[in-house]
Amino acid sequence: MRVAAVQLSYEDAEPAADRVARAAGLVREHADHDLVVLPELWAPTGFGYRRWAEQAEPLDGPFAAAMADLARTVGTTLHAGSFVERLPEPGPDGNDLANTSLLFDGDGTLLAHYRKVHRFGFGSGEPRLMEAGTEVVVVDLPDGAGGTVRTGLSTCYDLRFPELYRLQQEAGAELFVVPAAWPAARVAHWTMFGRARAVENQAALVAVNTGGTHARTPMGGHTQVVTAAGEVMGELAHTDEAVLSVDLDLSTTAEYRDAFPVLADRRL
Ligand SMILES: O=C(O)CCC(=O)C(=O)O
Repeated sequence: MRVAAVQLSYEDAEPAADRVARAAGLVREHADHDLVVLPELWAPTGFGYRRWAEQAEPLDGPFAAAMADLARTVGTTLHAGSFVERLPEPGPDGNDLANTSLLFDGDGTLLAHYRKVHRFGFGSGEPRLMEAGTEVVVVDLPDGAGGTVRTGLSTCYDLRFPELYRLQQEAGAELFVVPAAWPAARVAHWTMFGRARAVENQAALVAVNTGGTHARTPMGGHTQVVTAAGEVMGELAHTDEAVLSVDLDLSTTAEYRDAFPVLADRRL
């Protein structure tokens, strides 16, 4: 499976519409890939909490429509990263926003949406403004070879919670896709957690971060693609805007799990 991981780098001053146009251009340039992945909250900006409410859109709003159209035009599976979703009604915490990621197939059909389960901010930011997702989302994603690969969706801070990935693995996931807006201050954790989630679940991982400074928080880059055996197939070891293009061989995952059946030794 040919994967393009789009590490967008941007500053707050850039109008969202310009960024959407720029991201769409990068997606179009990678039309020959089987899967293109964008980062977390890249249109409204990852740490721009103050403007989230005014930027929020419904699940079938203009952002989703633009991304569906892009996937259809390019004809490839597009993980559009996440956006600020306006929920139909407030949830148990009284909020009507969510950090929601969207996955489209090459016909522009929405294959899955995922609402971030673990909200980042320790009482401010996401937990104050957003509802937590409650669903573990695992979806059959076209693998570029005529088949599909069971794929678990998660977002950024979720990486710190291994139980979510174990639930995805139990639901059959052999690939994890993780868009993020992870700060530079803790980028070593990002790199480590991504590899750990892959290795402990014997699942491949595509983890896509941003660069630039958002609401005075410098972002960490270091987008990476890791195999189920923990081999790093590619890494952007910087915070600049770039697209990581990797041929990810998913056909070896089952074989690897059979040869090294660690998951069968779990004691619950
Ligand atoms: O866990 C971290 O260090 C960063 C998480 C984060 O920035 C996020 O989820 O938006």
